[in-house]
Amino acid sequence: MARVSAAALSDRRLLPEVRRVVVKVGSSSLTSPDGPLDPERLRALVDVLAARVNGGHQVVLVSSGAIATGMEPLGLARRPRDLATQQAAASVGQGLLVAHYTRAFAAHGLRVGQVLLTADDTMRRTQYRNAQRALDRLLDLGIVPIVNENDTVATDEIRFGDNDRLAALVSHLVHADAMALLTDVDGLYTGPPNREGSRRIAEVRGPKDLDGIDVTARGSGVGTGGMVTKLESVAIATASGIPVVLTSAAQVAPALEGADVGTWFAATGRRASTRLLWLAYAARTRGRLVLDDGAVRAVVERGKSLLPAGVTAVEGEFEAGDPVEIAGADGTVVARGLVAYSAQEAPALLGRTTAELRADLGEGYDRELVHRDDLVLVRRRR
Ligand SMILES: Nc1ncnc2c1ncn2[C@@H]1O[C@H](COP(=O)(O)OP(=O)(O)O)[C@@H](O)[C@H]1O
Ligand SMILES: N[C@@H](CCC(=O)OP(=O)(O)O)C(=O)O
Repeated sequence: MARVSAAALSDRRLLPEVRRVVVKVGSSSLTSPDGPLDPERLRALVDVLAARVNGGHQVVLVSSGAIATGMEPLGLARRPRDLATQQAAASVGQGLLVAHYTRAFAAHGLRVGQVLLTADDTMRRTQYRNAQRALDRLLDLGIVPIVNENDTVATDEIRFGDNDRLAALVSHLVHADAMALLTDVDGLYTGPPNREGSRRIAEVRGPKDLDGIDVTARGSGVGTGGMVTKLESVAIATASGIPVVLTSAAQVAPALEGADVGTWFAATGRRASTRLLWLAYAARTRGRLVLDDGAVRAVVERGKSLLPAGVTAVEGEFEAGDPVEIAGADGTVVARGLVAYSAQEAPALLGRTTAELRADLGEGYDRELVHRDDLVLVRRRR
């Protein structure tokens, strides 16, 4: 079978050739309109994915639906809103969901492995190699990993809540050639899909193509993020060199065959370091550095390290090495970085030049507040 590397995947028609694809399916694509899991829809999806795996390809399935599946056994008519009940529903539903997948893939002679992850597991240096090793081994063994967020241990502060961004991080983790986001609409529309005049966008080559697109309409009752988190997921994946196809679960077969269905998002960047990805998308910041206008320009436009001279205020409690937000005078966050000094040390350095610091405090205090290598720019939201 011909193989195409991710770098060559500039054209969706090559999708049938690539080796490793991450497929994310949302709750709304697995449930009937009033909530409970619809085993027929799950089976239809598995039929397509199993055919791809049996054809010699690798598929990592990121599946939502644990909470939706747990609703019926718990007698819940609506998706719970509080974290504890969501965790209880996920705990009950996840086992049932994986049991359905196990049966459906077994009908094609395939085995599945459950993988529950938190955002930190996909990026924190100490944890991600472990997850990477396990996923690689499962794939080498011909097993289909079924990934979900570890809802019962992820606290409100650190959990994603939606699986869209988790899928992008998993795609990065496993070096996927492409990602497919499956939902209940057949692609990205120019506005709410049911509004008259909204039309499907067939291809997005870069962020500029998203100008004027309205994604504010709420999604289904069982899903979480709507289109907003899907576009965030797309931004993470494409910026790391992974193209994305977004479509409905019903169209997964033509989408993976590279047909003109859904929306194709071309890769815009190259694989980034996992550490910087963690800093940009998952790390919890411990404080904030406020910059004058000159420093904002130096960091954002000229790619410089952040020196104490351009910082006007320090907020929060952090140790040296912690993630912090980097904001302009008007409060707009422009970057995130790993700060080189603690919240105790930093205020004494502010507004002072490197030469002054060296003269007054000695060698060691003349270094950057945030080194360029420890800094990621935050994309402006449209
Ligand atoms: N511009 C848009 N194009 C397509 N869908 C949109 C747009 N804006 C909002 N949406 C909504 O996003 C929803 C999909 O998100 P969601 O319900 O969270 O699905 P999932 O459970 O698959 O994650 C669609 O049902 C759709 O109504
Ligand atoms: N981990 C959760 C995912 C939450 C959710 O609904 O996500 P999604 O349907 O992808 O917007 C679950 O399995 O229920």
